[in-house]
Amino acid sequence: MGSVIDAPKVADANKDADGNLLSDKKLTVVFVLGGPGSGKGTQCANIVEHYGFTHLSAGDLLRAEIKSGSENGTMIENMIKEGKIVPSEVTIKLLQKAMLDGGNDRFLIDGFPRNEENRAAFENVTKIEPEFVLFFECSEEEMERRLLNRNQGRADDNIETIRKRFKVFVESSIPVVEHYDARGKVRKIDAGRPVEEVFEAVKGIFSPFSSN
Ligand SMILES: Nc1ncnc2c1ncn2[C@@H]1O[C@H](COP(=O)(O)OP(=O)(O)O)[C@@H](O)[C@H]1O
Ligand SMILES: Nc1ccn([C@H]2C[C@H](O)[C@@H](COP(=O)(O)OP(=O)(O)O)O2)c(=O)n1
Ligand SMILES: [Mg+2]
Repeated sequence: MGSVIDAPKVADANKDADGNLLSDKKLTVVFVLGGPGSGKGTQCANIVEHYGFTHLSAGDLLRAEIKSGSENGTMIENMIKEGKIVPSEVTIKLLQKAMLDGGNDRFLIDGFPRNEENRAAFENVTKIEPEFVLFFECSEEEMERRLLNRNQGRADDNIETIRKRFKVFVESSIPVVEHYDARGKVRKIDAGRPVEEVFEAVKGIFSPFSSN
């Protein structure tokens, strides 16, 4: 019964102003994954500039939701401080809205899916399959150094929360990367190098998306 009642709601949430389903459009979605501090946001900004993608960071959307004073704000804030992953339903709603508002057909989804629940729920709700998964590989030592120097005033960039985020990454996010790897969809990058060198490797993967 539950699924019968919920189905129209899900479909509505997935429609744009003209009533088109997100999954009916020819969308190119790339998931950008990697540990905290591996350089996802930094490289996404470069990709946007060169390849015409719209960058959607799940973490940025959740932080904006806290600031907006939404009813979920306190729950999201507490989970982020603890390094935990927010329930998929909340994050997926924010991503769907941003995709429908985005007015583009190419999206980089950064920091999502971060666990199996994220992955399965996004697939079920949107029916979108990623083109590929860009995976930034970096040592914890280097990621820790970067996060402690990030200086963006984030409540989760302290050593205690960083350690918890690393644990969640290994236990919950790596299995998502393995899921896509088993399907030949992972493009792995050595992200421990300087920003420019990492972007050179990224370019090799994105060259099919060059507009000229
Ligand atoms: N290749 C790199 N080498 C050194 N520092 C980097 C590199 N890439 C990103 N950074 C810096 O590390 C911090 C984390 O990068 P960010 O892009 O926010 O990572 P993520 O989104 O994966 O957490 C930022 O301060 C950023 O300027
Ligand atoms: N899919 C996601 C993405 C982020 N979050 C929460 C939990 C994460 O620790 C924080 C921060 O994510 P964000 O991608 O901004 O962090 P990093 O860029 O990897 O340092 O947001 C989430 O709950 N679900
Ligand atoms: Mg980030």
